[in-house]
Amino acid sequence: MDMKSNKSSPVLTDPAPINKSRLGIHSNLLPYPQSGASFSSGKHINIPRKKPGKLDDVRSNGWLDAMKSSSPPRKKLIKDFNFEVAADETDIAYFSWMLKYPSALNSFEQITNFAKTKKIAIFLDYDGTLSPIVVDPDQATMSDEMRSVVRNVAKYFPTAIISGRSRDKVYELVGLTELYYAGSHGMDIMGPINRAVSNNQPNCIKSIDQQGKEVNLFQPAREFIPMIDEVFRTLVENTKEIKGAKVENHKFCASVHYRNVDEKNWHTIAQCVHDILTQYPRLRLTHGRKVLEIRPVIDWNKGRAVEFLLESLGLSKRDDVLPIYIGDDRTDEDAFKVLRERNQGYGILVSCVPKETNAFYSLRDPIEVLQFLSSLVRWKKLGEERRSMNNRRSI
Ligand SMILES: O=P(O)(O)OC[C@H]1O[C@H](O[C@H]2O[C@H](CO)[C@@H](O)[C@H](O)[C@H]2O)[C@H](O)[C@@H](O)[C@@H]1O
Repeated sequence: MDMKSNKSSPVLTDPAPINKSRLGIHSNLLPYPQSGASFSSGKHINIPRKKPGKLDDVRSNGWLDAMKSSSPPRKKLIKDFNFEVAADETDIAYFSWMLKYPSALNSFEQITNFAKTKKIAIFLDYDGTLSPIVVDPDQATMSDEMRSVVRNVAKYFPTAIISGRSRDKVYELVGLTELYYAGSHGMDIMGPINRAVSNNQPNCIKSIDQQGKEVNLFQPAREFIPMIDEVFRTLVENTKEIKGAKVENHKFCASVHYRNVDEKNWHTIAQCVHDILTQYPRLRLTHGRKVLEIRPVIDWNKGRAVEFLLESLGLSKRDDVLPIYIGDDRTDEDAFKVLRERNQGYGILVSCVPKETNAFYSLRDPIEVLQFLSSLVRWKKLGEERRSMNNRRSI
């Protein structure tokens, strides 16, 4: 297998041999990884060409189970004075889970103590992190309060949004010029100009952003644009009779939403996606929150995007850098994993239910994300004020 990665194209050019997994099907078609807490290895292999599948395939391969388990509903918590009282066993499970993944708010002092002498870089997912999950993806707006906090975060720390949405769409939703944006799960990055990076990456070109500023544009799956477009159009056509189904074209990946589809029709959605994957062996499936996502089989994900941005920012070879990545989805696990493997920084999982994760800390929901980011800004501002007061005193 010719796997070109990192310094050249991350595209896997040669189909890998069939992986005889536990269920007798290729791992790319499995909704979950087959071991441990790691949801994605980051290295993805091609799938063999097969005849279009039967309905049984999506049932026996666990697709429907995975679809059912994605995006659990928010739990109700009883508020008693300022304490959240466990309402049932699920709450108890959540509180014991928090022993392993402590709240980033409760651990704030510990985080900032460690960060004192470090340069923090912030990476944020969009849906479910900066904006609450809503039924219509087009209505997933960000509150003005959140926008203002993210703007302030970017004043003090290099900040990037890494989203599954297209880069243009997430920029339109966030609307802040002071950030870096990576769309399509990191397959479309607009980052700072860094000649060492662009010289090393054939898919990295010089471009101009919305403000006319020179930037680096990195699109490792560029060659897949026509394929994704074709797949998008086929999926729109094949799902048009399924009430509530919604297909999005993110340029380098396509999403099929089933949140608003009657559960009895989920197998039809799964079958449509399954058929596409059998017709396009260079594409693979990932699961998001009530969404099936089809993306190129390339060695690239949100974790690689974090590494790329750190390098572009000139922060990758420094050991005084503290990257913080906040995200809620399975695709964010790739980024949490990278931070764990680098033994650098913290992944923070946004979840109100216990989940196996590679993150270090947790936050319940976007409200807590806002509180955490605000605290970070306050802490940094205070530190700078103290420093400048001390400097004035010593003159
Ligand atoms: O990486 P992200 O920024 O978290 O994007 C992941 C997906 O987010 C969107 O879908 C999710 O949020 C919607 C709005 O709350 C919700 O309706 C949907 O059920 C969720 O899956 C977006 O529409 C997807 O294309 C992104 O891949």
